[in-house]
Amino acid sequence: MEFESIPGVGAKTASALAEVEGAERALREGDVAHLAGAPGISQGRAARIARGAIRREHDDSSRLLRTDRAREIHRELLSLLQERAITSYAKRRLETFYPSASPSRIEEVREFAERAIEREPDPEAREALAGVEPLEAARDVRVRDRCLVTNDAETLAAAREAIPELPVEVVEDARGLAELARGYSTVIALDETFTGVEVDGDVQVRPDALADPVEVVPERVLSFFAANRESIRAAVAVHRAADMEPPCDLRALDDALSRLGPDGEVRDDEELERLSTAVDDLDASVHTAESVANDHLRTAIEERDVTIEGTDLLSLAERGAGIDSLLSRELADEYDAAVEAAREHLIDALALDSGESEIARNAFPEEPTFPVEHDEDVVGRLREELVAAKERRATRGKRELADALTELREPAAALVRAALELDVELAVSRFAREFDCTMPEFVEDGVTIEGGRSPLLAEPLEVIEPVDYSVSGVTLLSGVNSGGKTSTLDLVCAVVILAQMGLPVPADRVRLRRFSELHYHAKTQGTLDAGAFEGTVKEFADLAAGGEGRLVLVDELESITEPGASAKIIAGILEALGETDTTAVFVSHLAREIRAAADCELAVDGIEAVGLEDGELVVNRSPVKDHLARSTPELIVEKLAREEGTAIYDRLLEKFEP
Ligand SMILES: Nc1ncnc2c1ncn2[C@@H]1O[C@H](COP(=O)(O)OP(=O)(O)OP(=O)(O)O)[C@@H](O)[C@H]1O
Repeated sequence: MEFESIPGVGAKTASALAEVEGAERALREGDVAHLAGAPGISQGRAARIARGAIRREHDDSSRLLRTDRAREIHRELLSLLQERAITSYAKRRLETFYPSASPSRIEEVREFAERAIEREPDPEAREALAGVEPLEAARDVRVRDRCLVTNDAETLAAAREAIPELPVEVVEDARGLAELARGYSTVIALDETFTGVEVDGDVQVRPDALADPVEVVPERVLSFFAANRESIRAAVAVHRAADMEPPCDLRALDDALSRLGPDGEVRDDEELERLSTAVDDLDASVHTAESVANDHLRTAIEERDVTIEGTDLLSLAERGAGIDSLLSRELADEYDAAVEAAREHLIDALALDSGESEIARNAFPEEPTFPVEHDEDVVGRLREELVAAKERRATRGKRELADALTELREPAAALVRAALELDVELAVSRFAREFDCTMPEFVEDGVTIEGGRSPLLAEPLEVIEPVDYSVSGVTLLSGVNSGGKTSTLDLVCAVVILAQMGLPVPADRVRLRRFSELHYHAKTQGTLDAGAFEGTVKEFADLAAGGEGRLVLVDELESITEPGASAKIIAGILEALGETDTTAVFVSHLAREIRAAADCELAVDGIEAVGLEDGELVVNRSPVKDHLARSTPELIVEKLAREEGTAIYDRLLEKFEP
């Protein structure tokens, strides 16, 4: 893949990506965590690269979010989605969903989202997801009991490349081979020329060994599974809990993993355990066996009256020796019994098999001595035999397990990926369920929201009043203080962003056009100085100059300067925007004045107060179409006129009449 053709990817990033195995798959699947494995690439940068790859695929150069407030709302929505994901993989992956104007990109995510919202966020699956992490490469494996051997430079280089875990030695002849066979428990010769060379030890001539690394280093695949065991197990649990179709037989995978120890060793092999324990306990058991024999013999001697012939006594006295012949004559049976007890003890304690027992029996001499002493040479031979058998067994066990696991490597990777993807789906599903979302419909014009609940309001969900609002063309939105005007703009903005990300929206029903740009200007704090005012006017003049299919949301632009001038400027901007293909909502307390200053008919919607309750205004949060809402001061004067009945209030009230 040409990484540099991804928007935003230069030569340096492209070469970093080239170092990542499976970068193309990761780009295709939006696997941000995997891309962040490239040298010098942060998670945030990886998400931008993944978005760039998606844009390239859809030929999408759209840039929907055009203002700080629009970007801020996008970030808040993303956080709400991310809070509902368990794995950091899913949190990053959600960042690849961006608001777009590209129909094919939106459609692609919609297909994903439609699947996602069908997912039941099962608590058991969520719990299991906590243990799932993207798979790591195998830890560095170094094998020291085997080596590869060649006498050819080319094979040497190929061997180092194909099997870096093993030492590769160069030898010329049988003598060199024999030397290596003494140092390593297995020597694998890679050249045909070694065929028929007779040396002691385990020397295998296998010219095809490099083609079958699993056979030569089963540790490679075992180490991969050991490093990822917990994550794979958690992914198995996720599949079971969420009733997902697995890519392999989960029981076979479970079984194979249960035979693998945390350091890549084979577990639950009784024969291997027997041999390991025998090697570990050999010295101690030999000593105990010796004591068994000596205790036995001592007791026998203590219990016996021995008649010593004069010649024996003489020989004992003269040479200080000869006790052995005395023993053999007088206590031969007891000695045999004592040595037999020692042999039995050794064989039993180490659970030796018949071949090993035969060696073990020779560890105690037939010739009577007291005290009984073991033969160190024989014990040494027994140790060698046990160690060799243990290594053979361990290698065989590793090969068998590695064979079973090699076939499961791809399915296990797919299993983990599917579990992580499920987390992405569950985050979307939870968001959709908690905010009662639906999939929006795309239409030709405007935005129509029925029963919209802004996810950005701080209020608990149950007290949020559903809002209906429909806009097409250019509209002013009037209303009482704290009636919910800003919240309505936020709702429209959030709905448009989610819809154009391809995601479900928090409303009973939404129809909207696919906007090309979203401009949301938040309320300015206080009057602007001359420079800032000039900048703002220019910005709006540019906006009015053109562009197809934009959505413009503006909150109380009047605060930029004094009310009289503001009304004139807003009226002019609205007139100009009305002549373009723009959908716009301008929230303003000066709707009446703006309308008066405009040369054309301007639509005005209003958030109405429906009454006063305990001194608080009760409002209908859904703007009423073509209705200039009365302002809070007007409502208060009206209340005073009603309650006080004084002429002055009637006079004030008259001033509010159009
Ligand atoms: N749909 C709603 N459901 C419940 N509470 C709402 C809703 N909309 C707004 N509110 C509440 O009303 C408060 C004021 O809303 P908002 O700031 O949108 O009003 P406003 O009309 O823009 O006010 P102002 O004229 O002072 O700028 C919000 O902080 C929220 O507590």
